[in-house]
Amino acid sequence: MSGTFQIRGGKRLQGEITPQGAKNEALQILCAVLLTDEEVRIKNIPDIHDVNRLIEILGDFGVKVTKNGHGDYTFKADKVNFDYIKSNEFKKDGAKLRGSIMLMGPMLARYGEAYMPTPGGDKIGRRRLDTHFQGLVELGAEFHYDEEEFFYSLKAKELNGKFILLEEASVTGTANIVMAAALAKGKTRIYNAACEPYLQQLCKMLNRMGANISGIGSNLLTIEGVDYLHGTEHTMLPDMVEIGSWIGLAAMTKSEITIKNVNWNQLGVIPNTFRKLGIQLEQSNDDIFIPTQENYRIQKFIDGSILTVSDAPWPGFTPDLLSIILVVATQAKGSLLVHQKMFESRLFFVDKLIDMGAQIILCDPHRATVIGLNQETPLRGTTMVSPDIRAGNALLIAALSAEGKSIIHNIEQIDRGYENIDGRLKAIGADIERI
Ligand SMILES: CC(=O)N[C@H]1[C@@H](OP(=O)(O)OP(=O)(O)OC[C@H]2O[C@@H](n3ccc(=O)[nH]c3=O)[C@H](O)[C@@H]2O)O[C@H](CO)[C@@H](O)[C@@H]1O
Ligand SMILES: C=C(OP(=O)(O)O)C(=O)O
Repeated sequence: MSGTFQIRGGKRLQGEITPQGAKNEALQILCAVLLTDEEVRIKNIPDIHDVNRLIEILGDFGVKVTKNGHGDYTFKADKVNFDYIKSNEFKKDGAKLRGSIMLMGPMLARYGEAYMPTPGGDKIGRRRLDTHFQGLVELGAEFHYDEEEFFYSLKAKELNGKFILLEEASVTGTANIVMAAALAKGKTRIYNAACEPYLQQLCKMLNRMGANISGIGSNLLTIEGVDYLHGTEHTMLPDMVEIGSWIGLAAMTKSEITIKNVNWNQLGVIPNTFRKLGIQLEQSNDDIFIPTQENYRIQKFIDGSILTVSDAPWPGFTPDLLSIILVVATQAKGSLLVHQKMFESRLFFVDKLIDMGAQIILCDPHRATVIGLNQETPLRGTTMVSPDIRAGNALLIAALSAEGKSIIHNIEQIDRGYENIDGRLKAIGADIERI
């Protein structure tokens, strides 16, 4: 466990907050730098643990990494070092985050071999990788898994495009297969592909590098393989999970907050899902303005039944914001069923909210019913441990709304995904210290 926040809650916040560059986009885009020996310049990279670890891995792999300024780097993968990739050091480094798995597709396509320890990331239930490997094997790779070392390897003399029907629309799986197919021979079609904005960004970047990908934004991607990819420049979108989190923060703390430069057109159903919880929010140019609200009332379905918010592959609601929805519902008027379909261990953090006075029934590992307190009884500050990146931020928001002092341990989980979160929250009036 590492790092602790002390929070004195119950204060109203006010001001502007700018979302960081998207974590999950950054992880895809950084892996793509391996696809060319030319320079790739990437801007708006968030300064967070997971991303910094991936940049270190690229450096250790021999990629030349130049920092041009805050969040602005140039990468050049003209020479690489496979000794590192086969070393015990990489077995430890690669296992520290989830996103490292997306190095495999580019490594395989460019060098004919790829290695990876079982990746890390959130402990939120089983997180299988079958989709990744099935896709890469269909393109012609030989797959081996060393069960003692938990080490994956792929080899291919050449990759050949074909029609691939994915078992599930895996985000990182689709990214891996697209990157490999970009340099494969012939045409690949990926059906049931993930199509979220970060994957669209990856495909657009690959096209700027000389790839030939069509169907971007749909669940059928067509990739005509090319022999060579060039350098390019790319700028990360704002992080949609942060944007949703700050909407929730404003509602819970009855604060007036403006979220700057949100790229509204890429937010899908996120704004309307918060509106269904009764939260007012207005689009103003490309900002979101959330006025002070003393209460917010959860809508019901047309037939009068209790509202359900559940996750689904894009354009459905992202699972990474369900913990925020859940925490916001604890102070709404009305009841909500939260149904986390994708992950099986992501709702257990409700115990901590119950300790704080929230009215929640965990129906089973996937579903929780929240009976809102209508801002009549505040949550109570308490001591807690951040279990995962998104639950950690949800607990932080609960603590900022709660009466009294809260302590959150294991904030390394929060720092994995949120840049200088304490500094940015202090700037809008939060009482939060790193102790
Ligand atoms: C580094 C990164 O980008 N991580 C994100 C990525 O993880 P990641 O790419 O690992 O997640 P996947 O999209 O592969 O799948 C997530 C979970 O959903 C299940 N599943 C997926 C697709 C589907 O159609 N049906 C289904 O049940 C999978 O079995 C798995 O348990 O996407 C997840 C789903 O948006 C996000 O929570 C993670 O933050
Ligand atoms: C689950 C997440 O991250 P990771 O896939 O990196 O564990 C997340 O970003 O919410």
